[in-house]
Amino acid sequence: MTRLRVAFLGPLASFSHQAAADSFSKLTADLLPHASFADAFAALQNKEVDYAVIPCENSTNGSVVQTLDLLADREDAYTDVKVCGEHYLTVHHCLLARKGLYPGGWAEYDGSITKLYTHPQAWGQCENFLSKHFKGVERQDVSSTSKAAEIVSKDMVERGAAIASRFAAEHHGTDVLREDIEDRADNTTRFLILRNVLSERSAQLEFEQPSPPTVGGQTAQLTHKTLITFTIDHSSPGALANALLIFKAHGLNLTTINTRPSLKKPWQYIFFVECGKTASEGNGEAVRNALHDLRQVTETCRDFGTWKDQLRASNV
Ligand SMILES: O=C(O)C(=O)C[C@]1(C(=O)O)C=C[C@@H](O)C=C1
Repeated sequence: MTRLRVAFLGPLASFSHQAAADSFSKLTADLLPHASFADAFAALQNKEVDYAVIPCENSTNGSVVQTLDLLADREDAYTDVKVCGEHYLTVHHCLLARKGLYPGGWAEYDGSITKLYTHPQAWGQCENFLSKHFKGVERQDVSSTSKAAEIVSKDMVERGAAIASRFAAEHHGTDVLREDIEDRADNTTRFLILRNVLSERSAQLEFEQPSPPTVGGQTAQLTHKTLITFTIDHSSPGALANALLIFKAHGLNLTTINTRPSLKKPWQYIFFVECGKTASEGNGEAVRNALHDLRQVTETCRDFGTWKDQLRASNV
């Protein structure tokens, strides 16, 4: 049987690795670490992989802007990339230090850490802990939380610490100084599962998301989500309102709206709109019709795909 190839942000033991492992079975897929989200997007566009699992937002810290910038695709570099699924991962962060550096653990920690390492998304998820215990300590952005764990595991010179998972501590052989340092116990990151729509392999090996669970004999209502990006004529009054009304007209419930700079002119934006509709109500047709109408009132408009809503499904 052909094995699926799935890209994620490495090195091994990142949160993206966990999300990829949760979404694809080890028996049927090879999970392949990539050094950046951009590398994973490029591998997908070039059909070196069949899927990529990429974080897009966090319940505490908001959008992953690096991912939005890749989806903005200002240079048309990822024209064949679409969303085909999503995965919600509860994210618990730990403070990691080199093995043996603090034998007394957190209870005897003497305040001597001089540098902290993590992925930019993680700082904002642990702000309460960091401002209480590490005020003024230098923060170094690195490419992933597992990269941060790898760095402190090897660093013999500095008194550095990483913010990463317990899984990363075990994988990279560091001590865990403190667990659950995230501001909120419900800290969750949503990952998008992306595929190349022209890849014959991923068309043959269609990725299937779990359907809603049955609770008390009742199946949760299945909702489909769709991501559409568009730009508008900013000088035309009502242009944005007209675009958003189209979703309402087709019974598509707006669930999130994000923007990123268009980089064509200052203060002009690319809009990212996600909308949902219960699957039984002819979602496909509603999306097709909405896209048709949107193209009449927008400058550019791109359909990024439709997939099964995993949030509503798990919240029955
Ligand atoms: O650095 C990692 O471990 C990642 O997989 C990236 C990432 C993100 O960009 O959101 C994933 C989950 C957490 O929110 C923190 C970091």
